[in-house]
Formats: sequence, structure tokens, C-alpha cells
Amino acid sequence: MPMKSDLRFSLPTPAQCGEMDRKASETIGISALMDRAGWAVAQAIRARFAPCRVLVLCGPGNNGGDGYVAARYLERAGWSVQVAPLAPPREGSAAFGAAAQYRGRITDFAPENARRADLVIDAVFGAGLDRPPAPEVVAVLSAARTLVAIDLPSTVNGTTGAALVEGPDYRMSVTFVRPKPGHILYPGREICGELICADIGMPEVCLEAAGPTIWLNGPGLWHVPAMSPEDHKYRRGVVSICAGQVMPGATRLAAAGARASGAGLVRISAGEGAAAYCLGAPGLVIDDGPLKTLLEDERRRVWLCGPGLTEPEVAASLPLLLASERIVLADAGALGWAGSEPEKLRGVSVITPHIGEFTRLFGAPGDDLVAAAREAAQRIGAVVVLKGAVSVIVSPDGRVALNDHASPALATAGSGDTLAGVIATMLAAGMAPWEAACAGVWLHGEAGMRAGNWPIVEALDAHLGDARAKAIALACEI
Ligand SMILES: NC(=O)C1=CN([C@@H]2O[C@H](COP(=O)(O)OP(=O)(O)OC[C@H]3O[C@@H](n4cnc5c(N)ncnc54)[C@H](O)[C@@H]3O)[C@@H](O)[C@H]2O)[C@@H](O)CC1
Ligand SMILES: [K+]
Repeated sequence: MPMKSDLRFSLPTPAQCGEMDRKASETIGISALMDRAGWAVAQAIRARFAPCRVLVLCGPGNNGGDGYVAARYLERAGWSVQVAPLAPPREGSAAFGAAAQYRGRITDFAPENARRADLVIDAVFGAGLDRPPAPEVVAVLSAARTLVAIDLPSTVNGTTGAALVEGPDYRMSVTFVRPKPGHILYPGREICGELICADIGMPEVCLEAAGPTIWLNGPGLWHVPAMSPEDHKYRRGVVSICAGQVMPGATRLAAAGARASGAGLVRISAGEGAAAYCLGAPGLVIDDGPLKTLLEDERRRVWLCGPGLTEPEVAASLPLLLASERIVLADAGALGWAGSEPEKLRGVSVITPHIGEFTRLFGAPGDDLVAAAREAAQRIGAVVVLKGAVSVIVSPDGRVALNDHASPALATAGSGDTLAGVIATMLAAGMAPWEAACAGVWLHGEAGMRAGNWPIVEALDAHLGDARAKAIALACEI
């Protein structure tokens, strides 16, 4: 069973929102929530636009109901408003009540009306969108000069962020209670424009009843250990890294990332290649002994295997690490070594593939990254960090964190090696694998945001300590 995490980080799917609405209908009532939702939309628009001619496109469901309410409040504020219904709401529904309360102008659901308006509000479909909208709907949306979505654009899958059809981009989307995964994941994120999440007083029990399993990554969802007067290097944690002879740079970057994010001690297991590392950073310990002997030291629990390793080098190390039941983070060369047989990675704690590595291991993920990463995590029993502009961090128990705390500055060679080092440090500090991976991805993103314009990968290290301090401070505030 997925563990319950803090609801403030939750990203309920549209299906879970349906569950939340059902629970809400037993307590606060949908009409009250709809009134607050429509009011929040009108407020967000009034705060960002000067009074202008508004057309509200209303669908048959509750999303349309929110549209009628927003129309009523904008009209009350003196704006020029028209509503274009796609289809009438079901009699007796909350949306039916909202439509009845709107007594303003009604017009046809037609492209020419959208073209004439200064601002078009899309209240056609929201969480209930369950198939691609008809071409007539897309034609009307596409005719708009400026579009604002209520909850979600009527073209975007709220669970996956996939565009169900090619459609227009929005200036802003106003959602309620919590963002949905489709607001965070690409391309939905880009289509939505500015995202506003309005508090409409949804009782927390309703959100809890929805049973969210997807979370927005951030401090408070996990806690990174702070510095303590009782610290010593083994308490902070030892990170051991398998090193190769051909590409020492990747190993060194991972080692530097591990040290800069607060590891107590970083050791490089270099075997016959030790000479290549001995002249590197003086704070590193280089081991030239056989791996088997190094594994006799029980304090060396956490191992990073993959950055800079050839497949034979992985073959000579990873099976030994797994046999000795170490906490292993597998990346880069280790993923290549597994090829299209991900089961070879069973026993590792965390893997960190980018989309190309993921595809080689598990096949193309398709439109639903979360579902694909979940399946992968279950298949190998390890945390999967699917790296991208929004990284997807999945535990085998089904918990998912979406990380949008990142910067395009991270899209540079070696950045993944640094990340692997940071996650290894979090594991060495005693964090559980999913939490460690979430924390590592966030710290790496924070360092990227602090590193300024076009940083080289080594520049990230200078910001990892401050990133960790910020994560600790933020988690205390929450
Ligand atoms: N979750 C919340 O906290 C709240 C949600 N509210 C609103 O309720 C919305 C969800 O309402 P509903 O569940 O009624 O769903 P929608 O209003 O999104 O759409 C439902 C209807 O559209 C039909 N439909 C879906 N896709 C279609 C397509 N491509 N072509 C034609 N018909 C299609 C469905 O069969 C259904 O009849 C949210 O998006 C939000 O705007 C608010 O009213 C109040 C609070
Ligand atoms: K909508």
C-alpha cells in the first residue's frame, strides 16, 4: 500500500477528483464549491486583465457549471459577458443550478463568436474529459485570441499532461484545491500557461478520501538530515563509488556531487585504475584493493555503480555489490549493462535513467510517463528516477513525486553524474530510497537554479551545500 504523505503536496488525478467530489457532495455540497470555484476564476481574471469582452464556453458538466458562475461574477463586476453553451447541463445537477442563476446573454458555440471576444474562458471540459474533444470544439477554442482555462484546458489529459489533440496554448489556467499531474507534466504544463490554484474550502477529509499517490516534489515531503554537533563522518554517511579506467571524469563528477551535498566520506574504488584518481581532489579516498575485500567493511553500505563504467567494469562490480546486499544506486553504464533485461538490476535500490536509457531498458514509455515508470519500478523492485525537464520519481509501492524544481541549466553533460552523487549522499545519510531520490533531485534542481546562466557542470557543486541548507529550513517551516 502506498504510504500517506502530506496532502499539501498531493497532485490528485482527475479520477481521484471525481472521488473527492463524491465525498464533498456528502458534506459541503458541490454547489457551494462550484460557486467558490467560479468566483475564484472571476477574481483571477479581474486581477490580470482590464475589463473587456468575455465569452465563456460552457460544457455540460461541472466544469461548465464553474463557467456559468464565473460569467455571473464577471458580469456583476461590470464586464461585457456572453456565454456559449456546447450542451445544456443535466437537469437537477449543480451545473444546472449555476446555469439557471446566470441571466446574462447567451450566444452560439461558434468560432466567429470566439474570434470577436477579447478573452475566451474555456469551461467546456475539465476533470471529466475522457476522450479527444470534437473538431468543432477545437475550432472554437483555436479561434480565441486569449484563452483562460477553468481547471484544465479542454484538450489536455489531466492525469498524464498529454495533448489529446493539437490545440491552442492558454494564457492561464485556474484550478482548484490542488494542481493535477497534467498541470505539471509536459506538454500540459506548457499548454496551461500561468497556473493558479485556488483554495475553495474543500474539506481535507475529501482530499484524503481521494487517496492521492502522486506528489509535487519538495522539502517537507521528505526531510534531509541537518548538521548536528554529534556528527562524525560515518554518521553523515560514506558513499563508495565504483570507478572505471576509461572515463574517470564521470566518477569524479559523481564523487564531487556526493561530497558537496554533505557526505561524510567519499571513497573511490578504482582497482588498477587508481593512479588516474590519486591526483584528484585531496579529500577523496582512493582504494586500489579488490572490491571483495572493500566490501568487508560494513560501514560502506551505500554504493554508486555506473557513471563512467564500461559494461565489463559493471559486470565485475554490480553482481558483487548485490550479492553483499549493499544499497546500490545504478546509473549510466550499469543501465547499459542491463540492456533490455531490467531484471538484471533486481536488488538495486535506485536507478536514474534518462528517457533514452529508460526506453532501452523497459521500452518506450508512451504518453503516460507516470504509468510507465510505475510499471518499471514494480518490475525491478527499485525506485526509478526518470530524468527530464520534469523528473518522475517512483517507488515500487506506487508513490510518485513529480519534480519541476529544476532549470534548463541542468541539461549539460555530467549533470546526471552529479545527481547520482547527490542521491547517494542522501542514501548514505540514512534516508529511505524514494525520499533520498526525491531529495537528491530537488537539491540538484536547486543548485541548477542557483548556478546562473550556462553553468558548466562543476559549477553546480558550489551551490549544493546551500541547497541542502535551504531544504532543511523549508522542511522545518512546513
Ligand atoms: N474537484 C473540485 O474540487 C471541484 C470541481 N469542479 C469542477 O468540476 C469539473 C469536473 O466536472 P465533471 O466531472 O462534471 O466533468 P466535466 O465538466 O469536465 O465534463 C463532464 C462531461 O463531459 C463529457 N465529456 C468528456 N469528454 C468529452 C469529449 N471529449 N467530448 C464530449 N463530451 C465529453 C463527459 O461524458 C461528461 O458528461 C472540474 O474540472 C472542475 O471544473 C468545481 O465545480 C467544484 C470543485
Ligand atoms: K476547461
